[in-house]
Amino acid sequence: MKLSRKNLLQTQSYIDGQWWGAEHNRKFSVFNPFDGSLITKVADLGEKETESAIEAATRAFPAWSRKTAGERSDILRRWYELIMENVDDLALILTTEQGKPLEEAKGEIRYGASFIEWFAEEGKRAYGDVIPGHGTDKRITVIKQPIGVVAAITPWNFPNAMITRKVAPALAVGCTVVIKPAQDTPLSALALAVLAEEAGIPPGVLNILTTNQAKEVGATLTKSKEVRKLSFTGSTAVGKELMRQCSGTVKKLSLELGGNAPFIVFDDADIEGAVAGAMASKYRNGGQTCVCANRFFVQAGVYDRFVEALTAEVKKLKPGDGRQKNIDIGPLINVSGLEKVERIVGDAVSKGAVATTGGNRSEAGDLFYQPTVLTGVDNTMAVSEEEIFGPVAPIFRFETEEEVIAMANDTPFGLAAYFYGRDYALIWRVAEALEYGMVGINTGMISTAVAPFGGVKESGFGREGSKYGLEEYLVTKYMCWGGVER
Ligand SMILES: NC(=O)c1ccc[n+]([C@@H]2O[C@H](COP(=O)([O-])OP(=O)(O)OC[C@H]3O[C@@H](n4cnc5c(N)ncnc54)[C@H](O)[C@@H]3O)[C@@H](O)[C@H]2O)c1
Ligand SMILES: O=C[C@H](O)CS(=O)(=O)O
Repeated sequence: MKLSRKNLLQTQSYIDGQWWGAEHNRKFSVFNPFDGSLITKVADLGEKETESAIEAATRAFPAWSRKTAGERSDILRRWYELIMENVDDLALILTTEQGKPLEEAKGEIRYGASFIEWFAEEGKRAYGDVIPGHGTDKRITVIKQPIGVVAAITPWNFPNAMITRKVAPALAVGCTVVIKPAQDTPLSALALAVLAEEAGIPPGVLNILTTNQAKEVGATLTKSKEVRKLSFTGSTAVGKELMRQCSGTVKKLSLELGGNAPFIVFDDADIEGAVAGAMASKYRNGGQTCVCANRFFVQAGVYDRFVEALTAEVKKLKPGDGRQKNIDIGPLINVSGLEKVERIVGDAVSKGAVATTGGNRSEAGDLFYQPTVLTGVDNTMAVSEEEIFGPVAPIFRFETEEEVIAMANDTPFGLAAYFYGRDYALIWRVAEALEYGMVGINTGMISTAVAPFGGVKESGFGREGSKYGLEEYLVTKYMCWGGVER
C-alpha cells in the first residue's frame, strides 16, 4: 500500500495512548476483498485487554470531562484538520480493506470528518434550563453532564464514518470511548487513532480494540459496570443480542441497525431525477449501506419507462478494483455477503422474477456480483423482506397511493425511505404516512452530519448527527434549590 504517511498503517490496538499487541502475540488477518490478498495481520485482543481499555477510559474520564467544551473543541478541530489533510492515505487504506471505489472512500472520509467538525462546535451547546420553582422558596436548575465511559461497536461497510459519528459527540461532551471496529476493516479505525493522538486527544480518552473475538470482547464491554453507554451500529440481530446483554447493567443505548428502504416513484415524478436518485441510493458501496434503496415501487403509469431507464444506467456500471480510476462498484465484503445476494436473487428468479440486467456472479472477481435489476417481483419473495446488502434492485409495480404505503410499511424495519413525486399534498401525505426515521423526498442521498440519522421499529433508536446526536452521550440532572425565602 503506497501511503504518503506510512505510520497511518498500524497493526496493533490503541489503548491508553499506547500501541498494544495481544496476549501471546495473537493476530488475525485482514484481506483485500477485491482479490483476497493478505493486507496485514492485526492484534487479536481478548477479555483481559478489553478490561485494560475500560480501565484506561475510566481513569481518563475525570480530567477529560473537567476540560471546558472549548478546550475539547480545539482538540477535536485539530483532529478534523489532520483527517482532512490525510484524505488520500485514509481513503486508500479504507478502499484496500473494504473494497469501495477510491472516490467513494474519499467521500466517506470527508463525511466522517464532518461529524468531528460539527460536534467540535455543538459540544459547546449542551445547554441546561432554569425552571420557575413550584414554591415561593424553590428554584429549579437543570444541567447536562457527560454520561461517562462509552463503548462503541461498529460495522465494516463504513469503517471510518461509523466511528467518527459516535466518537465526535461523545468526546465533545467529555465522555471517553472504547471502540471495537469490525474485524474485516480494523485498519481505518487505527489510522484515526494515529491522527487523534497527533491532535492532542489524551491517553485513555480514545481506545481502539482490534479483535476477531467479537462476542467475547462485546460481552466484556456489555457486562462492565464502568461502561455506562453502548452505541452500536450493525445488524438488527446483533443489536437485539447486545440490548439483552446491556440490560444487566441498564446501560444507555443507541442502536443503528438494519434497513429495508422503499424507493417509491409516482406517475408524476421526474423520471430522470428518480433514476439518478435510484443509482445513487442503490449502488453506492455496491448496495452495502443500511439506507440504500432495498425495494423499488413504481406506479403503473411509469413502470416500463422507469425500468428501461434504470436498466440502461445500471448496464454502464464498471465493477473492479476500487483502487483504480473509473471503477463504479467494488466487491462484496466477504463470501457470506456474496452468497446471501446470490440466494436472494435465486429465490426471486425461481418464483418468476426476471433480470433485465445482471442476475449472476460477476467475472470481475471472486466476491463480485453483477449490478442487477429484477422485474416481475412480488411479496412472496425474499427480496421483499430481507436486507439484500448487494447491487440488486427489485422493482415492484403499484396502482394506488394507499396500496404503496401499505407495502412500503409492511416490514419490521424503519430506517430510511425515499419517494419521487411533485404534488405537494401527496408529498405531505406520503412523508407523514411512511414509518421510517428518515425520508428522502425527490432525492436518494440524505446522510449528513447536520441531520438526526436513525431509525424506528427494528432499525433501532437513538440519533447520530445534529443537535439530537449530542443527547445520546449526556445525562440530565436537575437541582431543586430550597430555602430561598428569608
Ligand atoms: N443503521 C445504521 O446506521 C447502519 C450503518 C451501517 C450498517 N448497518 C447495518 O449493519 C449490518 C452490516 O454490518 P455488519 O455485517 O458489520 O453487521 P454485524 O452486526 O454483523 O456486525 C457489526 C459489528 O458488531 C460486531 N459483532 C458481531 N456479532 C457480535 C456479538 N455477538 N457481540 C458483539 N459484537 C458483535 C461485529 O464484529 C461488528 O463490529 C447491516 O444490517 C446494516 O444495515 C446499519
Ligand atoms: O450504512 C449506513 C451508513 O449510515 C452509511 S451513510 O451514513 O448513509 O453514509
